[in-house]
Amino acid sequence: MAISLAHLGPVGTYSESAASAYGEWLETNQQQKFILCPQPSIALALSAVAQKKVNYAVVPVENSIEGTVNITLDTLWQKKDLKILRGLTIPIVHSLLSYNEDLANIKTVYSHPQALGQCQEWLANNLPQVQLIAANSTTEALKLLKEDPTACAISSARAAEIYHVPILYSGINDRPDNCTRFLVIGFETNKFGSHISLAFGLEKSNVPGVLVKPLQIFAEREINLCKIESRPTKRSLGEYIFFIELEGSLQEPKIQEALAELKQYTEVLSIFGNYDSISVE
Ligand SMILES: O=C(O)C(=O)C[C@]1(C(=O)O)C=C[C@@H](O)C=C1
Repeated sequence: MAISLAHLGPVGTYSESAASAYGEWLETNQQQKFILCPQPSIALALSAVAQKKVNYAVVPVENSIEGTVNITLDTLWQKKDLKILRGLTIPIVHSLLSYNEDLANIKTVYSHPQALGQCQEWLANNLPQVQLIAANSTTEALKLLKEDPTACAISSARAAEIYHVPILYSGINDRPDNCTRFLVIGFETNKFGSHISLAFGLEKSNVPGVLVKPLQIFAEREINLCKIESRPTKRSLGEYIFFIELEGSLQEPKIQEALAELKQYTEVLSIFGNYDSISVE
């Protein structure tokens, strides 16, 4: 049976490109067929996998310019059974698309908030007076153009071709090497891979030096931390959950020891997975 992959739609999103790249990887490496299941939001793509309506969701987690996609981290924390099976990084090249060729007539720019954030310097320099309006995805933004002749949208060259919208400018992202990392989310627990993602909450997070001990556990064992991020617990102001990504495998004794020790210092500890990553050119 084909593997079903939920992702943010509709057709032409960067998330669809990431899900297709993972599907092609499955075909090549595991001789599995795949089908794409576009969803109206990242939250609904994650719900689809949480409710077992699909096998996996492929969702963005971090962009090199704009940083973390909060809904992905928050959902991983809330739905404790969901696991990360693989990471996948794709280059992101944004274009400015419109049926109106004269920038002087443009009053509105539609796009996904992440894409607007990744082009904020370009927008400030070239369209300083326009109103920026959030759309559910970069391709949903293109649909809004039909109703508004004074609008443009930020999306990909691929989406421009699919929806037949002229490209006014290409490569408008604020850094040329812009890329977004996606996660493949499902229920399987991998026991090896190059990276481990986890998160923990502390009984009292708002006291001096409270993070020193948990971080020292990794430093003492020369375990490299690639990422640390805090998100609010949503219970009260100033209380945080700490997300960590580290290099290593759950098979390694020093990692097992570190995680056992970490447990003693945390109120809740979730291990989201041990996984390898794919990089798409
Ligand atoms: O709107 C899209 O096309 C998406 O796939 C979403 C998304 C994101 O949420 O980060 C994916 C990649 C890019 O960073 C910009 C937008």
